[in-house]
Amino acid sequence: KKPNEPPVVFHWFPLVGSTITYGMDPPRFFKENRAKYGDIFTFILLGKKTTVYLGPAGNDFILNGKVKDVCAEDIYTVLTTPVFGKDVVYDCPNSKLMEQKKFMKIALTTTAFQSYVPIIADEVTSYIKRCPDFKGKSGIVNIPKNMAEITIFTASHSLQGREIRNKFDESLAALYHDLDMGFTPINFMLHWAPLPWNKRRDHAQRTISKIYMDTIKERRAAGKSDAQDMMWHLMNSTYKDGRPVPDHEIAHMLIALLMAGQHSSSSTSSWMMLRLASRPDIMEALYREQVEALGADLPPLKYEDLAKLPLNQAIVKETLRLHAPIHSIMRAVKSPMPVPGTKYVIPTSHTLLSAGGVSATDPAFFPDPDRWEPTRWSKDSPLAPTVIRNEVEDEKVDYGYGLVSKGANSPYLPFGAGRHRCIGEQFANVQLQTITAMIVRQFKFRNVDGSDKIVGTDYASLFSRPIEPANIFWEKRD
Ligand code: HEM
Ligand SMILES: N#Cc1ccc(COc2ccc(/C=C/c3ccc(C(F)(F)[C@](O)(Cn4cnnn4)c4ccc(F)cc4F)nc3)cc2)cc1
Repeated sequence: KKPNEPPVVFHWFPLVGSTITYGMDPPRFFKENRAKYGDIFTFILLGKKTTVYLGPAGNDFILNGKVKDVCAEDIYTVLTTPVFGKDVVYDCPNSKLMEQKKFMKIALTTTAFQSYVPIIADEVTSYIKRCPDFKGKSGIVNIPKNMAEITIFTASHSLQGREIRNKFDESLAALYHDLDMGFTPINFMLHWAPLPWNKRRDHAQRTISKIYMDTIKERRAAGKSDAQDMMWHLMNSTYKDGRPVPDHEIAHMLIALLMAGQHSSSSTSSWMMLRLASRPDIMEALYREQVEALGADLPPLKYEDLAKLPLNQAIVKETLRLHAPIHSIMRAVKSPMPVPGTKYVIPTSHTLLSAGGVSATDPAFFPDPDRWEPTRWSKDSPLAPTVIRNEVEDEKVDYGYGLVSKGANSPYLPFGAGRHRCIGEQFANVQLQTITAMIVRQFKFRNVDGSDKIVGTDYASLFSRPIEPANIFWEKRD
């Protein structure tokens, strides 16, 4: 044991290390080792020394690390570049990513959201009408399958534009599936391997890129449009050095946003539906909330309505507290990092891992932490989070794409913090709240066995998600 390095989690074999116990259930792995070693410890992940630093101090150390000390692209590029395409996100210097995030954020405005809510609402309604799984008065469905479809239609139509959405009814769905198969943690190791799914991934990436670039050319030829979607904004964006964004980079950023939005939202919306089935009382409260706020005739949903539905908003917040799709945020160490308040210096041979979900289920911050209780987010609730009265207000910094919170003291960071913080939070909330509000209008859910149980979590894929089949009983409201 080296005196100035964190303790190493006991393991039998050098290469495998703790990969299996971590990979099977990361939150459990973090909690068990936190009890043994405290907030900072090292474990072996596929032969790589991986130092976990938990709690608000750990989140701050890793997520607010300086560019000279921590690096995201060194870890993620092997996974994301073959899927997204070259020259974007982690296949370029961080300064270029910051500009790309600025461009992406330009399309995620209130005006855009006002146009997205009716689009998303209509996509949900027409999906339910035409989907064979929801024929008749009641039935049983494996809800994650439906949520994946609803998510792709709502995200592609609002974020990507109508042309792309309509292509998802034909070729694009199959191509997207092939691309998706390449988006797996196995490729952290085997991204280079000429495995069959990597060949399909590469073919799909090239074909989807071409579809996007052809659409860009068509739109440019057609001239002005009132479209509020991401494609238009990227087509009219220019880098600081005066260069317009090249068409292939626009295509690759759109693929990146599609992948981001799809996996995070389909996982989160699946968990929301499963949690509502486990708590029919909450689903009824949501229905009543809409009737009271919007009127018994339930007029078409508008963006402004979402702010009138606090319980509906809390469903997303509480679901993300227990089911954050990204359980491990990783960084390469670029120069030795002394850990404030300890004798540790993290060497460049280590990877840093930040796990926000640990403090989100820490009883010190959230009373009865494992209980899914959306009402805990209303201020007068006895289960309300123990707010850490910190002298400094939640500090904000601008890394080139707008002010983002450092989130240094927050026990709840499902969207990360600092330089790499998510830019999709507002879009995700609009999409998820609209989907929930529209489903609550039409259905009552409950568990097939009437219990308040919830299925287990599959951590084997890149985004944690419900183990399938995850069946629920639905019935149409009369
Ligand atoms: C429930 C939904 C979502 C969750 C929980 C989520 C979570 C996260 C987290 C934890 C990060 C930080 C990653 C890191 O620090 O390594 C992140 C970054 C990011 N997310 Fe999301 N996200 C969601 C939806 C979206 C959507 C809808 C989009 C696009 C429209 C998006 C685009 C991005 C981008 C561009 C980054 C920046 C990555 C970087 O700067 O390195 N996300 N997200
Ligand atoms: N045995 C075994 C065994 C061992 C280990 C394991 C599992 O181990 C691990 C370890 C780490 C991780 C990390 C998840 C991770 C990181 C980055 C990304 C991302 F980059 F892709 C993203 O942030 C995603 N994103 C952002 N917002 N919404 N989505 C993103 C950014 C920008 C962008 F434009 C598009 C994007 F979509 N995605 C996911 C997952 C699993 C299983 C089994």
